Amino acid sequence: MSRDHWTEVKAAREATLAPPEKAAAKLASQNKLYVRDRIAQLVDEGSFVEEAQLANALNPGLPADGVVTGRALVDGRPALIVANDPTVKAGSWGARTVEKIVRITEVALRDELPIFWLIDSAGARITDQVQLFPGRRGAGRIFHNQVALSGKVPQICCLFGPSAAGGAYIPAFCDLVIMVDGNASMYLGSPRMAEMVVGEKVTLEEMGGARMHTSVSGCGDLLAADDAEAIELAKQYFSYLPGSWQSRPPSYDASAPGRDFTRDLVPAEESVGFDIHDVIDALLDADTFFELKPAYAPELVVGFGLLAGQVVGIVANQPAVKGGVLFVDSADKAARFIWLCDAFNVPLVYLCDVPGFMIGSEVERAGIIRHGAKMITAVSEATVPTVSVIVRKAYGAGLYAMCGPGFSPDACVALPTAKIAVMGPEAAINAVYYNKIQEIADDTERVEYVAKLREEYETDIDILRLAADLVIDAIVEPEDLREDLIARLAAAQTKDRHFSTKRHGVPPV
Ligand SMILES: CCC(=O)SCCNC(=O)CCNC(=O)[C@H](O)C(C)(C)COP(=O)(O)OP(=O)(O)OC[C@H]1O[C@@H](n2cnc3c(N)ncnc32)[C@H](O)[C@@H]1OP(=O)(O)O
Repeated sequence: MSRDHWTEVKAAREATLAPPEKAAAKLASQNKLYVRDRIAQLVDEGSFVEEAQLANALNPGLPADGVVTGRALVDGRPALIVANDPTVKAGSWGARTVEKIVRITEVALRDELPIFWLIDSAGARITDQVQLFPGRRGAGRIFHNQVALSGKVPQICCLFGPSAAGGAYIPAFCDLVIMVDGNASMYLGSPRMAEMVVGEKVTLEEMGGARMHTSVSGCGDLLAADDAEAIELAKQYFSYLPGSWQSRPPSYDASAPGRDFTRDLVPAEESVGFDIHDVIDALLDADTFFELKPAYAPELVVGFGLLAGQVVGIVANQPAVKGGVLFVDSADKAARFIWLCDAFNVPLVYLCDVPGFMIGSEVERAGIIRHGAKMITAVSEATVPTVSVIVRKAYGAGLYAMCGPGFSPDACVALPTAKIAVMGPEAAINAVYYNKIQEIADDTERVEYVAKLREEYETDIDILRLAADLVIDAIVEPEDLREDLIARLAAAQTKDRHFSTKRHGVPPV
């Protein structure tokens, strides 16, 4: 009897379209969506064009070889999709899985299209390792191409399940990693392996869970309650970005801010805390602030928003957390976000209220100099339109890290009560006059002496004086700041973005 090709092909294709009953039940018990439902939620209806659906079709039980890849429209814009199927050997990568992924990254490089990575994978399929792991088109090629794609096209990762061992590098090379609470994990060695090799007993959450990575390691950016929310967040993030480094972000209808920038929003007294989100809400179009890494290093706030319908990136000190002091992690968080904005033509607004970098042996041992230098490198290299605003104070190297005048912002402006100084008054007086103060035996005399020094210091760092000396470009009333920013960023749109000629720097990372 001759073969019925029609039936064979149909059966092979259908085998890729739905999981077996047991696997479907496992997905349901984990509150996970099936891979094709994830894609359907992400892309515009009817726009998905799949590649290599019949990969490994002669090998029953490995539909599409565990990964669905293709092109689609996401909110009307072209994009590429790579989506693991955890019902196929835990989403592990066989030889054809890897080839499919490598091909998509090659298309992304050639056509400069963004990639959405929908990850849920055990990493390399250990049983196929010779075919998938070591060669020229082995799994290493995925990472190689991701690095080449970095800064060319957005790489957006939703992590729905595990991303084990080498697989953890796919999210690591993405610009944004959204992790589903309770299901997503990333680790080089599983808890079982850690116990075996280094004798450490930890839970999966402690080792590489979504909460740990979005608040401690910084490998994750956003926490999502479930798959649907992760996909929604990925779409929201994409709405702020261009499809590639060659174009500008989309623009939208302008709307008024959610609140007024009243004069009492920023307390003049340095020791009084306030939430920088209130300032951000008073500057941006209402409800447009999309914060990244909110739970990681919250003493610094970064995120996208709209200013009169145009996308901007906000880098802001947060006085409500640790006084807004810069730490190792906050410096890293800022550097990454600034590089992201600069790569994708997103203008930057710095909102500065910074006492400086943290001091003490703990942060020195953690390399705060190196991390601070990394942030200052990113600030220096960024050539997008930039305005830095001294909201309340800019002390020490905090001024430099927040794009002070020496870092070529298109403008450095200040609120009328702002201060700029090499350090705060207490520290400065202590540094210069400590010996003299100690020599004064009489208490009253000593207090009066310190008060006089403080008055002189305050005069020295007065913002009107700094404007008169051309240190800052303008003093702007809070109620006028939004319009000032809109005008200055618009004026800087056509600026020359050349920074330096070389292959690349040797940054202090
Ligand atoms: C580039 C270098 C690398 O990526 S090395 C990657 C090495 N990977 C690992 O060590 C991860 C090993 N796998 C796991 O820890 C678990 O399977 C994880 C990912 C946590 C998923 O757990 P769970 O949902 O319970 O699935 P499961 O373990 O029951 O597995 C389902 C079927 O898939 C298989 N599987 C799993 N991982 C791999 C793998 N890496 N290579 C080959 N097969 C793998 C399991 O054997 C199981 O198969 P079966 O259904 O029993 O036939």
